Amino acid sequence: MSRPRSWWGWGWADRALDAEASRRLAARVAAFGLPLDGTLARVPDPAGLGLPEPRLTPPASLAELCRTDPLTRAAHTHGKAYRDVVRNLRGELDHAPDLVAYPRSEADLVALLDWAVADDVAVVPYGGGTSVVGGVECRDRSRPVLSIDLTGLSGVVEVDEISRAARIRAGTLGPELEDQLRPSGLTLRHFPQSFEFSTLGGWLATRAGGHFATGHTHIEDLVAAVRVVTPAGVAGSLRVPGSGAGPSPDRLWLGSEGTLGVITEAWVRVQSRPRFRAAAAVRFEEYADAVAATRDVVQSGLQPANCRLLDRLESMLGAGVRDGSCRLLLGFESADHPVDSALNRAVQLCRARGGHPDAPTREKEMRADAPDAVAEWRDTFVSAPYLRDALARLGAVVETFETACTWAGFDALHAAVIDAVAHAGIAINGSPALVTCRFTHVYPDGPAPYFTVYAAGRRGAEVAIWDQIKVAASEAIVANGGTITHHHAVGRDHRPWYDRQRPDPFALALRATKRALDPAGVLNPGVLVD
Ligand SMILES: Cc1cc2nc3c(=O)[nH]c(=O)nc-3n(C[C@H](O)[C@H](O)[C@H](O)COP(=O)(O)OP(=O)(O)OC[C@H]3O[C@@H](n4cnc5c(N)ncnc54)[C@H](O)[C@@H]3O)c2cc1C
Repeated sequence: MSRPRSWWGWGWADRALDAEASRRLAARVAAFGLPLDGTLARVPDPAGLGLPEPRLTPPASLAELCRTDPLTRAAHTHGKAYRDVVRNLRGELDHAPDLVAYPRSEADLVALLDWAVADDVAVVPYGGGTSVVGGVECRDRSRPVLSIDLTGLSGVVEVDEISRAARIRAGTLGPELEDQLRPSGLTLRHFPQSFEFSTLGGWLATRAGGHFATGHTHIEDLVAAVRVVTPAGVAGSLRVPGSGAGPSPDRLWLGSEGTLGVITEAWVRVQSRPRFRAAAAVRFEEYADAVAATRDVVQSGLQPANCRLLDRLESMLGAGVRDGSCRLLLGFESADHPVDSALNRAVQLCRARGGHPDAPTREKEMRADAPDAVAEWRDTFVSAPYLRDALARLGAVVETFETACTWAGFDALHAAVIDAVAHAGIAINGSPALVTCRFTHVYPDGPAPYFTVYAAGRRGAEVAIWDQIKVAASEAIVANGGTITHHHAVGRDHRPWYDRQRPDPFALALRATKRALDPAGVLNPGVLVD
């Protein structure tokens, strides 16, 4: 029997925290000033929630691809953001798709799209469903909604070991993709935090960012050619290492979030699996020194795989640091050569800014149970979504948001965001929200700061509280020159700010493209462009 996924929260159903573990978690967060009453919200049974009747019957030729049972519809209603989890727990499934289809081939997909266009059915392409921006939740109820789950279109189809490329179907989940590349000694080396439950097609459609801090870590750096089914026809691009032939067709699909077509497969650039690794955590008393050291490292030409600066609170909550200092986690890796000298140089740069390194760890010592800040932080990273779900069940407000800005603009943006979130917390709850910051990615011209917010919730008002905090944070980001999203995508939730930041002539071009490729406007209405 296959291991069941959670329909309401993150990941595997059996990894959700039980009552005892949740009680311990509540006690732990209370120590940080987040009072919770210890009551764990019950997970409802979708069969008892009275989902709206499906408004759609598939043609006989497609019926065997389609499902309407409550559990399947419930699991495809929302993504995996905090507000999705809370609404699932409350049984708020008004936006459930009428039907969920599982195509097994590109021909199935073409037939499903033809039917949707002919019968005016909204289509939501669905990969792993890990969107945190409302990307898979069709809120427009003016017509029936068909969710197309692409996980049946999976697998590595072809590997070109000479050119180091692989042709992979869009519905392939991260672990399956890496498992199938492993016998060739190759890896895509794209590891978003959601890796276990997200798909290649979803990564491409959202321009996902992997967890490496620098170098080729974004999926758009790794893609060589894309194949897409649109209502106007099937598009496949030429696989070449580079081309100056006009604007890149692949760029049209990257970040299109299911609004222009459905990605069915892609050629991606793969590489040898790393063999050499070295890592260190560097302690800083002053955050400003740590920021300057991080900038020095990324502007030095070194390309650390990990260059994650945790502020004081993030160091305490995420990496078990008890002395009130900040931590810069540094890591280097290579398939070809030892990386100790690169690590040593990065540490030297940190020392020059007042940093104190813990003892560096070499590959064989980099186990999850190693008692250092790097390992402790990695553990927290993997289990964080399960902890978030438990806190949501306990009534807390816990969510993340992210941006990117220039180094010159970082101090002002950081101060404005922390201030806006703290004040929003006071205005709503009478107590400031806790907010932590880390850099997920760093570039020579600026960092990508990632914020986590913890606030006391009020049962029944958690989503409204989060939405107010999110508006305050987003306004502060945009007012200080940051992007509304560095890697979480636009979806439906970031539309108000995306529309303001997008140049008008570009919006015109995007609308015209949408009209040309999807004249009936069936693809993911409400996302990116109207
Ligand atoms: C705990 C957690 C951690 C996360 N960590 C990261 C991270 O480290 N980096 C990061 O970038 N993001 C992260 N995300 C966000 C999310 O995982 C990414 O956006 C991911 O790329 C979505 O992939 P998916 O397969 O789950 O797509 P889905 O959530 O199913 O879909 C996302 C969007 O893409 C569209 N889409 C999906 N498949 C296709 C397709 N084949 N063709 C056309 N459109 C399609 C959908 O319609 C939707 O608009 C995280 C989310 C969670 C919940």
